[in-house]
Amino acid sequence: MTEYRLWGVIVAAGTSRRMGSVRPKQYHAIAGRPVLAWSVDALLGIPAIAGVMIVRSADDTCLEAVMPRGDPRWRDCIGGGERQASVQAGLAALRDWGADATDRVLVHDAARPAVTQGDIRRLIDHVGDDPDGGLLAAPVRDTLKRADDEGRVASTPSRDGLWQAMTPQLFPLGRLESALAMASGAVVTDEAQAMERLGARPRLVAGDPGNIKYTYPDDARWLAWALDRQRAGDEA
Ligand SMILES: Nc1ccn([C@@H]2O[C@H](COP(=O)(O)OP(=O)(O)OP(=O)(O)O)[C@@H](O)[C@H]2O)c(=O)n1
Ligand SMILES: C[C@](O)(CO)[C@H](O)COP(=O)(O)O
Repeated sequence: MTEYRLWGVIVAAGTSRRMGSVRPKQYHAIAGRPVLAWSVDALLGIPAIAGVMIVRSADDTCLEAVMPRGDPRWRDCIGGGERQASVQAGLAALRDWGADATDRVLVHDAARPAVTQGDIRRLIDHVGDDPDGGLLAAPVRDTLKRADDEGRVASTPSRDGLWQAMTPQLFPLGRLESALAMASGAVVTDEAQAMERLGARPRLVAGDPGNIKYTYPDDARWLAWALDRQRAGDEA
């Protein structure tokens, strides 16, 4: 097994447009704690992680109150207008902190508070050494329908081989920097997509389908249940 250092980037600089809330969703309380606090705990709970960079918006005044006091394993930086720019800002700040191109980085959405430690460890075990990296994902379970302009079924695409991408996503830091730099100008919605454009074939690691993203208000109900369950020590 190759030796490498492992870092985390948590992107938390979004504007919560789809949530429609004034307060950014990463600071909404779910199961008694801010969404960001759950996500931070998930990464800092992995002892192998050297440090976690929290990417926040320039007008964020809430971060300090949420983060663990006196913990030397986190820092923060300012993000960009698109998620991929925020990831790039996080990687640049990790470099300033001492990270190397050969180090590995786990990129995680602040908005995915219910990721389990077991899934993060499984991702590290499966792709930590892989130059193409990989991501947590869940195979599509349901029958899929493509809609036409009138909201009627146009077709039933095959679900075979289709997965839903989640985070964390784990890549060699230098390759991810290059991939995101080459993708600038194009819209890539996750790190794996940027890596694919470089010709990489990131590995899909099956994760708990409960690792949903807090995107719409009604996601909170499921997340509260999942996080209460984790707190009770009943992690999948
Ligand atoms: N410019 C951006 C956009 C998104 N994110 C982060 O990327 C994660 C996933 O993005 P998403 O759920 O789309 O969050 P928002 O951009 O806040 O939501 P919306 O797209 O509805 O505005 C979130 O943790 C969000 O804070 C970010 O750091 N910087
Ligand atoms: C990175 C991501 O969470 C993977 O599912 C996702 O792509 C973020 O952006 P989206 O616009 O909500 O798909």
